[in-house]
Amino acid sequence: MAIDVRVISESEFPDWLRAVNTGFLRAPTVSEKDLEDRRTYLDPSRMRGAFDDGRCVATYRTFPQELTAVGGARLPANAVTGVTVSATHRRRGLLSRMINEDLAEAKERGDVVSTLIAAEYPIYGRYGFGPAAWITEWSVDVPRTGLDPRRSGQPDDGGRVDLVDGAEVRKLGPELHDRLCSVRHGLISRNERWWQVLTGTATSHGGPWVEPFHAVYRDASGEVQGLLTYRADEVWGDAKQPLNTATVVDAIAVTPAAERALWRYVCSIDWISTVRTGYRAPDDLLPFFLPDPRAARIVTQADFLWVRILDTVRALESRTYAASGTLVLDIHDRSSLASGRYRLDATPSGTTCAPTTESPDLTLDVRELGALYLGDESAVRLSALGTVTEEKPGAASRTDALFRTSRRPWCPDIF
Ligand SMILES: CC(=O)SCCNC(=O)CCNC(=O)[C@H](O)C(C)(C)COP(=O)(O)OP(=O)(O)OC[C@H]1O[C@@H](n2cnc3c(N)ncnc32)[C@H](O)[C@@H]1OP(=O)(O)O
Repeated sequence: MAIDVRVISESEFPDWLRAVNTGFLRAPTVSEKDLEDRRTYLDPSRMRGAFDDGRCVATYRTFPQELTAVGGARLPANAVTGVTVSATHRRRGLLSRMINEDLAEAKERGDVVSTLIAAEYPIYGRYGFGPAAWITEWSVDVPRTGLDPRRSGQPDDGGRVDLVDGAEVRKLGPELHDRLCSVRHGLISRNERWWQVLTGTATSHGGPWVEPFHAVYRDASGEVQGLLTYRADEVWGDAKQPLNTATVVDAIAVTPAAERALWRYVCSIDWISTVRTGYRAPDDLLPFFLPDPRAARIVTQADFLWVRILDTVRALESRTYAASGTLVLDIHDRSSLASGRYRLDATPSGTTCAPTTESPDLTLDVRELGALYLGDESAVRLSALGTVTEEKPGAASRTDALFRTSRRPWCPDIF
């Protein structure tokens, strides 16, 4: 019997959720409480499933998101998550059927890009996604930082650090994150539920809830400029030394002073000998807030946010560029959603992008356009790797002069 791929109905939701658990190797059962909770925020009209003889064997879900482009514009994005194919049905084209239908529908709806966090690197390039923002996690060896253990946990710049509760975080967090999105690109929107999960008023489905600590930094005028949430374990060494680790769950700040104060605060808590930073941008300032930056050791460095351009003109016109210039890009896309030859005219007062018949400067797949889009990847590097083609000498350097950004994009949020 042919396998049916379709948007699920409300009554198929329990079976769909069982299939998600199966695909992610979690216990293949679904409790009434789990169902009831997930029904409050999941939208079946954005869930696809593959059904074999009535049983769900593959899952795929999307939700509306905003991606912060270079320069601060918020782009409507089709965020992809919950992708699974049961091991009994893998490599029979089920993911391809679900994703191809969905990306066409997202473009039709007016989404400019599609986004995801890839479980494994080789899965999504074939569908036009490119790795657009990378993350780095550091482990800080606190005794080696050079920070004087006699100093207080307070900054010396007139500002102050205070501990606040979850209710306060739900009040001040969204506005702070919104301000961060206007100064940093690559960030994705956080909805109300995101803040509820951070503060324990909504279930995260990731194990038993442990209340974290929330530290805010207020500048000398009393304005909140940063927020850092962490949990700590309790480990004592044989000689009765405290060897606890503080694990940072979230840290956002809109000024370098706030970043400096919060990182120095978390590295000055008595009993804490290690700080795990959580996912930061690879060019995060953190190591250089410490007298000895080598106390911060990289423990994770990986691709994180993958971007798939759906609407080339809107995507390229929505971001800002580092210089003025003109570029003709010949974009290949086997799904034909973003393909064509486009002329980009970037100026400080605005950018236009339009179809053209002029000869191209650069030929590339939409996957590489996704990787270049947030300014992180280099066209010169991709040309050396043979994944973009310079049709005119110097075209890759000219692309980099326009596209690359002085700070790297950052997306700390898993979805
Ligand atoms: C955004 C997220 O949710 S990320 C989470 C993704 N899910 C997982 O990793 C859970 C475990 N894995 C799975 O459920 C499945 O293996 C999936 C979803 C990754 C792939 O589903 P499938 O239905 O097997 O993929 P499908 O048959 O459509 O494969 C299409 C192509 O991708 C290739 N492919 C699929 N998965 C992988 C992989 N993990 N590694 C390398 N290649 C892969 C296939 O070989 C095939 O190649 P071809 O076109 O050259 O023949």
